[in-house]
Amino acid sequence: MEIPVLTAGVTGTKPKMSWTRKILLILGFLSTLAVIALIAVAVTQNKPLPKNIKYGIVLDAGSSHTNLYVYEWPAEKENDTGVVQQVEVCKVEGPGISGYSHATEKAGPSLAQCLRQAEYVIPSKQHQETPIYLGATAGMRLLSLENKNAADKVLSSVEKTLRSAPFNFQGARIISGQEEGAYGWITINYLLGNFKQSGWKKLLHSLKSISETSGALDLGGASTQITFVPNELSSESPENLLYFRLYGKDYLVYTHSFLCYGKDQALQQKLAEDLQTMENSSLLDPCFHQGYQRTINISDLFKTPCTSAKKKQFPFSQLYVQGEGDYQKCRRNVQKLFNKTNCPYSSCSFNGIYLPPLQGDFGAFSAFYFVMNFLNLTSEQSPAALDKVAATVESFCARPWHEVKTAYHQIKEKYLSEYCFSGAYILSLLENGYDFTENNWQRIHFLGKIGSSDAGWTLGYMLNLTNMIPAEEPAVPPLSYGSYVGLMVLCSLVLASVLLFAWLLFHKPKCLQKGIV
Ligand SMILES: Nc1ccn([C@@H]2O[C@H](COP(=O)(O)OP(=O)(O)OP(=O)(O)O)[C@@H](O)[C@H]2O)c(=O)n1
Ligand SMILES: [Ca+2]
Repeated sequence: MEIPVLTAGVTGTKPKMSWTRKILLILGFLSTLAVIALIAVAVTQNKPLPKNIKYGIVLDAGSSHTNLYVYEWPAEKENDTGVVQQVEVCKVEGPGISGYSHATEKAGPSLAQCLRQAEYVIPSKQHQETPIYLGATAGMRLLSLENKNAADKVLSSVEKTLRSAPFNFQGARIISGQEEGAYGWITINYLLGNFKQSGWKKLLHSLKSISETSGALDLGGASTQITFVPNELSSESPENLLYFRLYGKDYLVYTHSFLCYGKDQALQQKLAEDLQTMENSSLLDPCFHQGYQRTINISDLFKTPCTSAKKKQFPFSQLYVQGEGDYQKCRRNVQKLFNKTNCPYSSCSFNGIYLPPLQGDFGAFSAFYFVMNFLNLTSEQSPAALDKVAATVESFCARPWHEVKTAYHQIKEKYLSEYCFSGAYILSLLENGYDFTENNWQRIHFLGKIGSSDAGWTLGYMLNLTNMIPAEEPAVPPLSYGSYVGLMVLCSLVLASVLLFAWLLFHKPKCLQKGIV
């Protein structure tokens, strides 16, 4: 007698399910459980392990001050681009290390407080493995020109202090202007993610066969750098060209560092020039605000190698500067610092230095940023046109000093009193020196930070010295390990279920056949 499989439709009786279905349901349920279990195992197994963080320290010993930077990155990703970030910056109290030329033994101890701060930020068990570097820039370049012995003593003092810190001392040296320019360029392009493109960006760039990088403009106290990838290759001035292979791409980079054209040395140069035609010790200076006064020792003015050629006998030992607050006059005055008369190349910036035609966007940092930021001219949303920038500097210069001092009482007087000169100097350097015009002015982006990291040469310096930028693009598997395991599990399960289902469908085992049970 055949047992009815289903009694559906018979009112009053509950529909009965066949054994085949029940077993299939149970199997389905068990497979679902198995899938959930496997996924859970895959997820837990591949849960990211606690991050293994590495640290590095770089001290930027600039002409006006020293900054200590602490960087961190995940150990397992150190060759990826954009993973290193700044976690701490400590401003060293007092002058830059070149300011200790008369008390060289005090240069090192001046760094102690910032070193203690780094000890606090970096877990102590990692102190010993953390590399620490110090790079000195234009202030020390000038000191070693002026007094090599004093410069060596300053560096020894600094080295002694750094060696006594619990970190892994890697060197304290004066970096060249070329290095300063190149590392600044590496820093900003690394932080902007320009070296390695992913996804559609990579495709787009490979179609256009270009790899856009951003130029770098750095303005310090004693020197200034311009660095960018020019459009056409030229070997006119090989000392200005650098070759890099980064993440599998070649870059031919133009760079030049102008010693004595940082904003402090430029002011010294300007004053030394003004002095040449003065009959008495009083100078009416259009680059300072009306009502501003400053007394300068003439001997101090001519100490630096940037002005020493203009040194002569003056019938007075002090210079009394009185502000006039006239931007147009100041611009004409500052313009004299850029000698455009002779150029032995197809094109020059100034003082007979080769400059290829400007190309692409530029990131302008350090004093370019400090000054433009003070003048509220750094907005990326609505970048000001060149004429608006000039008008802003002009009206700032025209404000009397007592008014400026009251309005910005929180700003250091040394900085505040020089923003008028600095604004005029920056415009003159960019317009007269490098030939930026109203057409490409807006391609200059004034940047203080990119993400959490300061724009400057230090990050590029560390990336280079720790070999964190590979020449070739690291071969990265398309899937992460976790996704790979997950996908494998999922595919196996789908395959197993399909096979099981097919087997059940076509091979109906006897035990599942109707009526046998
Ligand atoms: N908020 C600030 C900070 C700094 N400055 C000035 O900006 C100039 C450059 O500062 P910086 O880039 O720190 O120069 P250094 O690195 O010290 O100099 P260099 O790179 O030439 O060695 C200095 O004149 C400093 O007085 C400023 O006007 N406003
Ligand atoms: Ca600097």
